[in-house]
Amino acid sequence: MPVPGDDMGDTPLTRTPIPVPAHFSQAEQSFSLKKRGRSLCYTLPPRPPVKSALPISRLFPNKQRSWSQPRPQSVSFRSPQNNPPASELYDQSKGETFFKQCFRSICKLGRGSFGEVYKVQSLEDGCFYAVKRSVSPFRGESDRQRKLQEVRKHERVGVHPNCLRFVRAWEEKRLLYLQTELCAGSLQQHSEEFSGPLPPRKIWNITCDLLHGLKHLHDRNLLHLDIKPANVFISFSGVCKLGDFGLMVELDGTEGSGEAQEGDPRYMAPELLDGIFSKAADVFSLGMSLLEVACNMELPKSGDGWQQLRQGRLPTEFTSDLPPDFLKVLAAMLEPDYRRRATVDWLLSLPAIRNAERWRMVTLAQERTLGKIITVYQFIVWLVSIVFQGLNRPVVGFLHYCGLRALPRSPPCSPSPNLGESSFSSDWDDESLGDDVFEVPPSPLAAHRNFTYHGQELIGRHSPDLLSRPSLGSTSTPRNLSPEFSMRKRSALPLTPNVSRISQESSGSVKSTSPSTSHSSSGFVDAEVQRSSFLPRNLLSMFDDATEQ
Ligand SMILES: Nc1ncnc2c1ncn2[C@@H]1O[C@H](COP(=O)(O)OP(=O)(O)OP(=O)(O)O)[C@@H](O)[C@H]1O
Ligand SMILES: [Mg+2]
Ligand SMILES: [Mg+2]
Repeated sequence: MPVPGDDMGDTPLTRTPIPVPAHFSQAEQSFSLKKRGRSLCYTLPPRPPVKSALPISRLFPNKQRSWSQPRPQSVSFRSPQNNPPASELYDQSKGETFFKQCFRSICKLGRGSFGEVYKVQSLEDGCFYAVKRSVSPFRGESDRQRKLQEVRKHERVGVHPNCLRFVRAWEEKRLLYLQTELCAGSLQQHSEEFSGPLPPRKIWNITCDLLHGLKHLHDRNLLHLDIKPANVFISFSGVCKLGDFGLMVELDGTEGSGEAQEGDPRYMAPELLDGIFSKAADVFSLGMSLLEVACNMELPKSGDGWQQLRQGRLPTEFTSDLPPDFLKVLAAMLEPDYRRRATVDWLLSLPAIRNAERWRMVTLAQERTLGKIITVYQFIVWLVSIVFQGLNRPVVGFLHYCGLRALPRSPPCSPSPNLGESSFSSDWDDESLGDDVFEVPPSPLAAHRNFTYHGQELIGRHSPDLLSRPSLGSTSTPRNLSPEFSMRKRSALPLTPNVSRISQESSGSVKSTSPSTSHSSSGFVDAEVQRSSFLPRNLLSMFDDATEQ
């Protein structure tokens, strides 16, 4: 892939500063306010599978399908034996699912087109994780194979501080479970919580982190193809990580880009429309994601606005406040011609990025120190509460003996001796869960109360950089390029008649996080959630599965 000139003033960047695009006013109809909690049916169907051979089920119709067995089976493409997932806690004779026996489900973290993601606590090691469970059971062998590919892709990614860490995967009762490290939330949630554009320092930090994550992928010939704020996760120490590798393509893999599927149209590189899949597409999507969070700007899904952003014309009403260095980086990432677009290596070599990285190191070191201090503080508070509780009984007994009124006792939800527990998570003990342990009402506070970062338990601490809020709205990749935009109320931006800032109006997702509104008999958020989970994702693949069965 050609590398742009070394000088930031060279060809790809000579268009900066970008002139005020008069035609943006004509594109007025193309922009709309961002709806905070996106509709749960805002999903993109997977592409039809490429059928190169007859499915096994047709060749051997009587062959028993191992995946339809009720027993759990670990899913790994490194060690492909179909063994039960390893856990000393799991007892096959009990009849309960592997998940129920080995995890405590705490709250729902989010939902995409593939799965619902839950915060869980492992009963084996006491640590907190995220578990993504597929929203619908396998419809057939080919559907299963498609879903299992996400595991293979996660395994290919390997370990990197700026990529979401994969722990393990298993299938049971025709559902796929993916266990990953737990993060505080997505960049989308963070940006929605933040009223306005994210400050430049944060934007530089995010840029550095994500460029390193992307370099890790690109060095391994992997294309993410679905980079967007909803697929960027922020750890509890404020590190940004690329996640959701469901659409990832291995350039040197057997499938190559033949199976490639474009992601969310708002972040999609223009050349993908011509079927050109390359690393440059990821750089473009990263640029779009940064533009969105840096300018608090709604990105169009289609229409004139969509086209203009892909012709290198950035709305100056939004970008005028950005630091000039960052604007240049952004313009290099959003270069319309993928052959002239900046590569990750080139971007990382820029003096502005290197300078930002130095700052990043400093802030990360500060974060780590602060984290340790807070851990020690939390431990001391916990110790003092234990000692106080221990002393409380004899003191109360003594006061009773003396005929005085008893001191008020600690409430039943006082801090648990378990370091990994919170008073909120303890409300959801195993007894409170139904047959399906995923069917728990979301606890909006639980995610804030305890977490694991790199195996270390910290209680009740927020990353100072992060205002996390578990969003139950879907963050799915949209289904298709909508031909028309819903015209919603425009934000009060007198100087920007054509492009909207992100609306601060509260979303439906906030409502849905309230246990009182979401606690249905099924345990899921509401009927809409249920309905949307059964939306036909891809008629062709359903047809394929139906004929297969
Ligand atoms: N490890 C995690 N820690 C915290 N939150 C998470 C984690 N994984 C997922 N989430 C939340 O769940 C949402 C959906 O997760 P994810 O993107 O992996 O699902 P998906 O079904 O593959 O989505 P898509 O429709 O983009 O393919 C995320 O946007 C995020 O809000
Ligand atoms: Mg996603
Ligand atoms: Mg996905």
